Amino acid sequence: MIVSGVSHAYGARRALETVSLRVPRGRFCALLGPNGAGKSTLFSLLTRLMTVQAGRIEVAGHDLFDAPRTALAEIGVVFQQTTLDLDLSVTENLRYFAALHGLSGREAARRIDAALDRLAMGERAHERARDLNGGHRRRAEIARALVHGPSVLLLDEPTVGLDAASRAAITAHVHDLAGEGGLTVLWATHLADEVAPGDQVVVLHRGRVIADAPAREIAPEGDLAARFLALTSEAA
Ligand SMILES: Nc1ncnc2c1ncn2[C@@H]1O[C@H](COP(=O)(O)OP(=O)(O)OP(=O)(O)O)[C@@H](O)[C@H]1O
Repeated sequence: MIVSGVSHAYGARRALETVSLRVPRGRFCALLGPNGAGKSTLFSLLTRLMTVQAGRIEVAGHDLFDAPRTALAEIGVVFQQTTLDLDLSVTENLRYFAALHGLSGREAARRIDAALDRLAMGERAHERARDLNGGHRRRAEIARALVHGPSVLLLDEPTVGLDAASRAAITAHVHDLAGEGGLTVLWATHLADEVAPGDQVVVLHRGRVIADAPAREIAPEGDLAARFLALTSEAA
């Protein structure tokens, strides 16, 4: 996925300033930024909720502006706010989403089973979303984002509100989806402990990229949280 020279303003308020980043296929990239850094704005542009004002975005080789349908078909997204229908079962939620993508019958069932297995949610397939804890709801949402077979997965602060154990489990699952699973992952967060030493880290601060390197290069001593704090206060 390639973002090049993307800027965005809400009226006079500049939220992104010539942001460029490149996430190679199969890589886990943490978009690390404090509140207000511009993470959600970038996600809205990547998912075409908003139109790019300046710069360009390429997803799995497809330009988001010139070939929006093909590019968007390659994206799975998990937004900050949960969007499950709580009265439906996990499978029904995924089936509804599959239908939106033109998938039905055996093909949909096969993909739903595979997606739930990838998140270790197979046993909860028939539970009502309302009866799941926060961590399992999030895992159901991540599985749903995979049903149409995207190659890029975007997650906007996916662990907000979860307890430490659920947070660790989801972080580990999504790292596996990159790596072995071959998915390209962009994971927005302000929590440095969700980042593994080999991950690519893009630090976004006040709408600008102020660092882009593997975590172990940004924080050779291993304390990414302290380095992140230092970087964002230096740039303040
Ligand atoms: N709809 C909007 N209208 C005006 N300004 C906005 C709007 N949405 C965001 N902003 C501003 O743009 C900047 C970036 O916000 P954004 O929500 O993208 O940051 P963020 O990194 O996702 O923060 P958070 O973690 O709090 O969601 C902030 O200064 C914010 O106040």
